[in-house]
Parts: sequence; structure tokens; C-alpha cells
Amino acid sequence: MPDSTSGADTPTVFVLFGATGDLAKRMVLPAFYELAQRELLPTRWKLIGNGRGERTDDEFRQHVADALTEFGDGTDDHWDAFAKNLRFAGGGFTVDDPGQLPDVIDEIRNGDDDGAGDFSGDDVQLVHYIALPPATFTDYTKALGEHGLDEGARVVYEKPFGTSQKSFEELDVAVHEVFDEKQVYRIDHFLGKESTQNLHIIRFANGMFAGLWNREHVEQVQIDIPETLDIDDRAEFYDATGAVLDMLVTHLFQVAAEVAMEPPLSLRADDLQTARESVIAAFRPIDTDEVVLGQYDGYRDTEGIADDSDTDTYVAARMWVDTDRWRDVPFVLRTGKMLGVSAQRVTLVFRRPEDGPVTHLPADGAALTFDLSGDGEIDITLTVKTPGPGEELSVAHMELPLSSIETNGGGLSPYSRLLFDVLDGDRSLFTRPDGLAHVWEVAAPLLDNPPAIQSYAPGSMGPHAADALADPVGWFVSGR
Ligand SMILES: NC(=O)C1=CN([C@@H]2O[C@H](COP(=O)(O)OP(=O)(O)OC[C@H]3O[C@@H](n4cnc5c(N)ncnc54)[C@H](OP(=O)(O)O)[C@@H]3O)[C@@H](O)[C@H]2O)C=CC1
Ligand SMILES: O=C1O[C@H](COP(=O)(O)O)[C@@H](O)[C@H](O)[C@H]1O
Repeated sequence: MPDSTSGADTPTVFVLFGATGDLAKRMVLPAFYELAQRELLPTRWKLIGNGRGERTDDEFRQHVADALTEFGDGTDDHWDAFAKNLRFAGGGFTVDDPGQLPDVIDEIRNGDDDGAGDFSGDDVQLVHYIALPPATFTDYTKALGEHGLDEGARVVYEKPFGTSQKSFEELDVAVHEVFDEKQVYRIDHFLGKESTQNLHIIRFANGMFAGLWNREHVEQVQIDIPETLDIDDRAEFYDATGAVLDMLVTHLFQVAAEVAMEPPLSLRADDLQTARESVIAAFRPIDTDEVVLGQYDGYRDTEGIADDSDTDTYVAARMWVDTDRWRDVPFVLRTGKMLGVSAQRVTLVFRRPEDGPVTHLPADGAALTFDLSGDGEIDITLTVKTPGPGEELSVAHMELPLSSIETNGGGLSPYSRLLFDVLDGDRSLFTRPDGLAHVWEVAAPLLDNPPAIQSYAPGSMGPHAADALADPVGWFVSGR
């Protein structure tokens, strides 16, 4: 639910720090354009790209057009009107020197900007998007405060919001010295995926699932994100990060919290965030005996990776959520690069009825799966009678692609959805510092004392040692 100041009529200035960077061109700029195409932007808006170098507005417009061609669907008849709203403010942005940004904002506020829309005389909503290397988050936050661009503004932080308990706490203090929590939007784009949102909608909107969402009925939860991708053009970033930080303690933990949360009082931002982020406090600190770390063969031959790198490109972990609802139900989480298949599946595996008349039931014969990839899909696995003579059993699947549901314009990509929510003032799908503080407590045993890395063949499903973590059900996603 949006905060009180948002609205389609509020003139909005969106400042994209790191506008020349990789994330901006892959995700943020195409998502912004998608919102324009879908007419989901405020009536009056400007996007100011910020960077340390100098570019004219027209050069920046060309940069955006190129990004849309390379990473989006190109430009269409929305482009001319869109391009008029793009500006560039170079010269960097530091506490000592704000570069050109304040002047460009003033031009827009004073109505001197020759683009579309008159902002003069209106309160302008500032939205800052920090798409910069994480090491710079604190300095840019301080600079926003120093140059008076914090008041009433919203600020979006890319991930990772800290890479250790210490760096998280330091960043959290720095951010709250400048911004109130209600101004802050920490992105985890897995929360913006259509199927992730269906974890709470399908559960709470359908009595048949609401009643099953507990230890009495669920035997195991799997959160499985294998990737066939390698790390080629992100070698420096990836080698300093690894699968545990890049995926496990960020996206997979947030999705686990979506599954595990207690019913929120409502779907309002505070209630949904409270339910999701507070259950992380009940995640049991990771037992490293229940973790398998891997690195694919050939990783160290990648340009930019040291010959002796011990960075994890794979992690599988069995975790426990110590609430009455989930006590003793294993949550098994897995992700890795260069695996045999790409998938993003969250599966609740249901218990087999005990002492019922049907015997010899398969362990994987009843499940509800949320496919987070692409447009999203919900699948139901059932044990059925094999058609024909006799009483043979088969495991059958029903698939509901979310793209088959009639909508007004189709689903939104995760970044478009999250940007829309920022512009709308809705923080439901963003992370909160109380949850993130617990993430680091849960992860500490693994970060402090990681198990030895095991090698695996590219195209496999990772080290065999991880197979047992999902016993007795077995991993639903299989690639071998
Ligand atoms: N790239 C991706 O696929 C993903 C990235 N992210 C996150 O998004 C954020 C940005 O990532 P990405 O775009 O890849 O990063 P880049 O390395 O591409 O940096 C973005 C921009 O920041 C500016 N910049 C770089 N170093 C500094 C510095 N030391 N001080 C000030 N400005 C600097 C540069 O712009 P200029 O030279 O114009 O000043 C650069 O173009 C990171 O937090 C990352 O973790 C999250 C998910 C995926
Ligand atoms: O944040 C990240 O996510 C991607 C996977 O995201 P998706 O957009 O393909 O759903 C992952 O490949 C990358 O390593 C990680 O940084």
C-alpha cells in the first residue's frame, strides 16, 4: 500500500546514481521504459542520470536507447516523449562536491527545463536510486544528506546491503543518520517476481492451501535456483562475493521467509514486511554439517579469477525454522552456476497419508510448486491412478502459467514491479533492517567457518554430497 504522498499526479524526479553502469543498462533503464510503455509512470516525471564523467543530455539519451536495444525490446513510439524526460548530471556526487546534480534538479523545480512537463510551483517527489558499487553506498548517502536532497525523498539501495554483520550494521547506521526507515527501499528483486508474490496470495486466498501450510502437512520445503550461467563478465564481482552472499543469504533467504512467515495482519506494507522479516529471527543458525559448497571445474581458468581462488560457485544447505508451524520441517536451499539446468522453483512437498488404504506412495507424489522464472507458473503434483487396468500409481503434474491469466497488459518484470512500487510509495516487497540483522546471525557459522569446497563438473547438478540433503524426497529439479 502506498504512503500518503504518492500518486500519479505527484511530479517525480528520479535520480539514477550509476546510470552509466551495468545494472542500469541491463535492468533499471529497461524497467523504467517498460513502465512508460505501460503508462504506469507519474504524469510528470524526469529521470536524471548521474555519473562521475561528463555527458550531454543527448549523449545520455543515446546511451539509454542503446541499453533498450541491447537489453530490452528496443524503442517504439513511446521513445520520443520518454527521451525528453531524460537528463544527465555529471561531475560525480560527493560530500565535498555535488557536481551538477543540484543545478539540474533546480532547473526542473524552477520550470527552466525544456523537456515535457512543468514542475514549477509543485512539491516534487525525489527518488534516488543507488545503482553503484556497494562500497560507495555510505558516501553517497552522506552526500545526499549534506546537499539537502534527503528531505521527503525516497532512496533505493541495490543489493548487497552489507556483506557481513559488521558492514551491514555500519551501513544501517549511516543510512538512518540521513533517512527515516520509511524513506528507504532495499531491493531484493526475487521479492518482485510474480510467483514470489503468489506465495502469500495463493496461501492466504485459498483455504485449501492455508490449512496445509504447516508441519502437519508439509514434509519438506525446497528452494532450488540452479543456473546454467557462468560468471564471465562479472568475474571481479563474483570472485569477491560467491554463491552464499550473492544468492543464499539474499534471495533464497527472503524467499524462504515468504514461505515460512506467519499470516500478516493485512497485506499493507508494514504488516507484510513485519511478517516476512520477523520470521528470519526463527531461522536456526546454519549448521555447517548441513551445507555443501562447490566450485565448478574450470572456474579458476576464467579471466580475472585467481589460480587458487576458493570462492564458492555453488551452495546447498538444509535449514530449520524454529516456529510451531515449521519445527522439524527441513527447508533445503540450493543454487549454483554452470549447472545442468536453469530453474527457479519453490516446492512444498506434502506428507504421505499414514495408515491410509493406498500404500507404496511415492515420496514426491504430492507437492505445490512456484516457478519463479520468467512470467511465473504454479504447478501441482498429485499421485493419481494410472489409467487402465489395475491399481498402478502415477505421479502427474498440473501447470498454471501465470501468463495464461487474463490481465490488463500482462505481468511486470521484477524490476518494473519494484520500481513501480517505489514510485507509488509501497514498501511491501522491500527488505527491512530487522530481518537483515537476523540474516547475518543465521549465516555467521557458515561465513566464519565454511566447509571445504568440493569441485563439480560443469553441466552437472553440483557435488553429489548435496543429494542427501533433500532425502527422503530428493531434489525436485534434476538435471543428471
Ligand atoms: N550488474 C548486475 O547484473 C547486478 C548488479 N547489482 C548491484 O547493482 C549495483 C551496481 O552494479 P553494476 O552496475 O554492476 O556496477 P558497475 O561496476 O557497473 O558500476 C555502476 C557505475 O557506478 C559508477 N562507479 C563505479 N565505481 C565507482 C566508485 N568507486 N565511486 C563512484 N562511482 C562509481 C560508474 O559510473 P561513472 O563512471 O559514470 O561514475 C559505474 O558505471 C551494485 O550494488 C551491484 O551489486 C545487483 C544485481 C545484479
Ligand atoms: O542477483 C542475482 O540474481 C541473478 C538471478 O536473477 P534472475 O534475474 O535471473 O532471476 C543471478 O544470476 C546473479 O548471480 C545474482 O547476482
